[in-house]
Formats: sequence, structure tokens, C-alpha cells
Amino acid sequence: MPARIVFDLDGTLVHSAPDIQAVANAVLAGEGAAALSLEETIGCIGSGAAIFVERMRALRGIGDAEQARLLESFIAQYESGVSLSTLFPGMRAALDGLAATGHRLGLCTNKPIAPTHALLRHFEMSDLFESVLGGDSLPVRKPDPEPLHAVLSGLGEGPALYVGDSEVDAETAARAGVPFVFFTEGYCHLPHDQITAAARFSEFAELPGLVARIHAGN
Ligand SMILES: O=C(O)COP(=O)(O)O
Ligand SMILES: [Mg+2]
Repeated sequence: MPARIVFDLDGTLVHSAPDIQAVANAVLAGEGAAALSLEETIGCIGSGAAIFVERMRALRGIGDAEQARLLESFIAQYESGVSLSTLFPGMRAALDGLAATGHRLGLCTNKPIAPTHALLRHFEMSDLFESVLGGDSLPVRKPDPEPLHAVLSGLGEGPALYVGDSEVDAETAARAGVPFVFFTEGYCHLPHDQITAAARFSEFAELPGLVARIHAGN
């Protein structure tokens, strides 16, 4: 039976941290603050742009009074940050294969919707997803289950799965009552044995088999 398969974006489909790092460092340079390493950047990703900027400020000792101004500057530059991002190996082939099998694909990310669409356009992936929501599309964002429910409603009926890379995604899926599939090569902030998942994978070539197995109930 065709399933509704919803994906996270940053750290799941796309290694986008180098672009986010570049935008963050442009903002920090304007403040005369030291640049973030890639590792520090990854530690700030997962809960959307406002939390990213809060964590970035905390790392560099920049006070709360600067939040609104720095967030505005970060958002203004975010859409242009696509050229340093790369697709996780085998991702496109796996998703094309799932779509060709009749599964309906959606995207539920905490990245704001404008840079989300910019990244999808850059990688010519917009047509893959029938339903797409970003971190600023609704009044609430992940780990609130509402965005995942809303993306799933856009995909009609059928069994559902959420595929993501972080503790935020695992919590979202659990709260939505949707089985979680954990991609282990992304930006998770917890030890992987603390992530509850119906299945986990490190290579996209494994994903179509996992989807078939989960829906066969074994
Ligand atoms: O932008 C973020 O902080 C996280 O984005 P994601 O939900 O696609 O991982
Ligand atoms: Mg992610």
C-alpha cells in the first residue's frame, strides 16, 4: 500500500550546515565576534532560526537585547545560502524510487519556508514533495506535532512515516503518533541510543527496504 512519507530537511536530506555557518559568520563578523566552527554551527541547528540565533549569541556572549536585530539580519541572508550545501549520498535516487513506487512525499522542517524553497529549487527537488511546511509556516513548530499533522493531511490517506535526523524530529513523531525513521548521519545532539525509532539508517540505499519492512509490520 502506498504510504505518506514525510522528511526533515537540514541534516536529513541536505548537509546544509556549511551554508548556515556562512550566514551565521557574516552576521557575527558584523558584530566583531569570532566565527562559528562547523561543529558549533551544527550544535545550534534543529529548532529553527530564532533558536539558532539565540544559541549563536550564547556561544559568543552577545546579549538578549541584540536578538531581534541579529535574527533579522540572519533571516535576510538565509535564502541566498545554498551554494555550500550538498545532498547526502544516494538521497535523490532513494526518494525518486519511493515516489516511483507510488509513495507520497512531504517535507516538514524547522527551517523558515523561504530558505527551504530556495534550497529545494537549487537542488531541483521542489516537484518531489506534494506538501511542504517550514518552521515559520504555522504559529507552532517542531517538536509540536501540528506541522507534521498538517503536512500529512496534505498527502491524503494511508500509513505515515517521519524521517529525520534529530531528537527534535523523534519527539515530533512520537507526539504525532507517527513511526520515526532515524537518519544517523545528520545533526543529532543526543547519543544515538537515546533516540527511539521504528528503524534507523546511515545510507539512503537502505531506506526503500526499511519503508517496505515497516509497512509489512516486521
Ligand atoms: O533550521 C533548523 O534549525 C532545522 O531544520 P530541520 O528541521 O530541517 O532539521
Ligand atoms: Mg534536521
